[in-house]
Amino acid sequence: MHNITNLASKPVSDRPIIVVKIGTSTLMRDRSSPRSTTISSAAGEGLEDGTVELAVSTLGLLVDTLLTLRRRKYDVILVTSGAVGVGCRELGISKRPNVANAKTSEERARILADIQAYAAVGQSVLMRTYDALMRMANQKTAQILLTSGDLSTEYQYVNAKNTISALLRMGVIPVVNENDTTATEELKYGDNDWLSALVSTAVGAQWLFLLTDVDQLYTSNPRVDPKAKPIDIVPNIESLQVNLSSNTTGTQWGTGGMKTKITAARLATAAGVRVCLIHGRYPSRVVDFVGDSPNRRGTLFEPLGRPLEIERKKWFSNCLPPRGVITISREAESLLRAGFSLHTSGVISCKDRFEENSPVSICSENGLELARGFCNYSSAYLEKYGGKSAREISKILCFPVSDIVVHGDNLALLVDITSDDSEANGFLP
Ligand SMILES: N[C@@H](CCC(=O)OP(=O)(O)O)C(=O)O
Repeated sequence: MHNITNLASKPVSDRPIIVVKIGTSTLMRDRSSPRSTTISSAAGEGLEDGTVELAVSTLGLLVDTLLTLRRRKYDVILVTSGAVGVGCRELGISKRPNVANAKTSEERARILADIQAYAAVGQSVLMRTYDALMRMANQKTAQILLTSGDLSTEYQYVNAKNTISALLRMGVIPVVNENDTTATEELKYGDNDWLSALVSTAVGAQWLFLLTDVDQLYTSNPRVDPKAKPIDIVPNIESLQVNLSSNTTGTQWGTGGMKTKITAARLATAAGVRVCLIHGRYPSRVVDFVGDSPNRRGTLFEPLGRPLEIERKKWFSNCLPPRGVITISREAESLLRAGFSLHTSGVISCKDRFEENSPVSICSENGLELARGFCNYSSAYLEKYGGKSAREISKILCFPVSDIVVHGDNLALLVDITSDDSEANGFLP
């Protein structure tokens, strides 16, 4: 069981924490291009003749920046993508395969396994590179591989947080990536921007820097719209107005894009983290922001300081699209309204297939959406054991089980808890 309240609780370190996230398109570059540019949507072609490689100079500048921050008494965490891209390069794969192109479930499973294998190869190369660069300055690193599910399950969340906390205490720089071997969904919809926001909120970071391939956020895509205007500060992300229609999908080798950065910024600012978008080729701009230099270049998203309960609702409704719907009994509904958890005995049915730890929508018998939360069990489990008590399920399975389906701490009520007429839907836009 996980505890979203904890996501914004006290930091893991006495020193301010800075999280820096670098994506594939920044850490790889096309050597054949005259300016040795970092790869763009078209530049994956370079892999065919072996000209796409790790942008070692960018990585060197990045590591140098992290070391400067450490010297200035900040703790730093690096969230890095690139395992799949680097793995493809290592194995001479010219184009990142895409599960969305699979025609059958067998083909999909094979492509997914291939991508996961490329990631396994690439991850060790990435880690060796970071380690080698940091070693030159006697800086120790540690590899942390997480899935977003790991941060949504309380005991794993606490373990991850404690491990990161211990590493920071030891002066080590944690280098975080998705655990691509198990993060099937992440590889499918892959998004380290979101993971970096989760890590930032989990550790109570002061800053999250998202390194990207443009200088800052613009009102629309500056590559196609000459009227695009740069945005320096976003005081309230809720009222941000940008046209992302031509910049949503990321590059061939990365998976993000501006849209996922804004979603990450929304999540992190909601938990009180200052988020900055800067150009990945100039990592030292991180130091400019932290030192409040007048020459700083990038976009700053100011943190929002609203009550956590509202933020949790916003987070669930904006950032975590439900994977399925659970319909619950009248009794379970009353318990939920009184602040209790949802138990298996209160589950009537579920719609859509979802895995354990998925965000779900919880509805009353008459179809009113009551709450959203993280579900501890898969839809298959709930179809089998919904309506049964812990004792009944334990008897069938022959071992003791927890009957908590959605823990009260991990649930945001979307209805007015004082009214019990199920009329008002308090769903936040
Ligand atoms: N875990 C994947 C990262 C997926 C991802 O979010 O990539 P990117 O859009 O480059 O930040 C990898 O290391 O390739």
